[in-house]
Amino acid sequence: MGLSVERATVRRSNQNILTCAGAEFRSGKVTALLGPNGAGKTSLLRVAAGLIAADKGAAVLDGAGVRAMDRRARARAIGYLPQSAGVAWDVRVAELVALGRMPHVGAFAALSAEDEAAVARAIAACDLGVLADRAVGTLSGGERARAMLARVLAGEPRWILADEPLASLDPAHQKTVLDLLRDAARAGAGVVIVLHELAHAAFVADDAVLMAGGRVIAAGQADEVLTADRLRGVYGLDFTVDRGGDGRLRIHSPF
Ligand SMILES: Nc1ncnc2c1ncn2[C@@H]1O[C@H](COP(=O)(O)OP(=O)(O)OP(=O)(O)O)[C@@H](O)[C@H]1O
Repeated sequence: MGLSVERATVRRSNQNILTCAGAEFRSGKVTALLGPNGAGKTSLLRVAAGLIAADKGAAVLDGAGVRAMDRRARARAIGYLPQSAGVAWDVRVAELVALGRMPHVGAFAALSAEDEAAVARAIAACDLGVLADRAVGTLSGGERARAMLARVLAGEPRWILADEPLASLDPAHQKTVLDLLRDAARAGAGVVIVLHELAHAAFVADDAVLMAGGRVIAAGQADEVLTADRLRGVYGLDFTVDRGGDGRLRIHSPF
């Protein structure tokens, strides 16, 4: 049970951009999806979310093919936060966040008190209270990123797949977002986050999937996957990997 990508290959422009022998994500855990630019992280995440079909293999959720799921059931189960998400239409922040409840209520139906409460919780969690009435088009990049995350959180999905959710956030909001995602996992959700900053991965991740060249190089518990040797092999840089006084994994950049 859980979410996995099984023997998946994705081909584009006549070459394999993803060759995934297998990746399993655990409910109640945060998995960091790591690797250099072009490693295949977004491709793997999009296959896992059912947004693209693998040419071979498939994503499987609780024993069933993700692509075969009813679209609304899939949207209730899996919340996907795309990389640098744009919003093509101009709605207020509160309306954008409320769209995250649509898989629960259906188009044109009114939100229930429970739906409204979930929207309010997501707005508060993402520190958007004072921005709730603003048009999304007037937000800064970081504010918009928080609004997009709030939309996903409002749907209370069992799985949250987030592609670089920290991009354009200031350090305080980066920490807020990592805390929120970890809280979601502690509440039972499976959380998969594409990250570039290894210190962030060490801070938040229970598990890690390290990719390079369209393949999974290593997967498992973060402290077992993210060794200095492996990071040197993948990034060509000497990261310092140690444990803080609290015993938690820490990774320091060499520059
Ligand atoms: N439609 C396409 N046609 C050709 N190549 C593609 C296509 N889509 C993706 N690729 C290539 O596949 C590779 C993996 O892309 P992907 O977006 O999954 O990488 P990533 O690890 O998320 O990268 P980044 O960290 O830069 O966001 C890249 O080299 C990309 O250029």
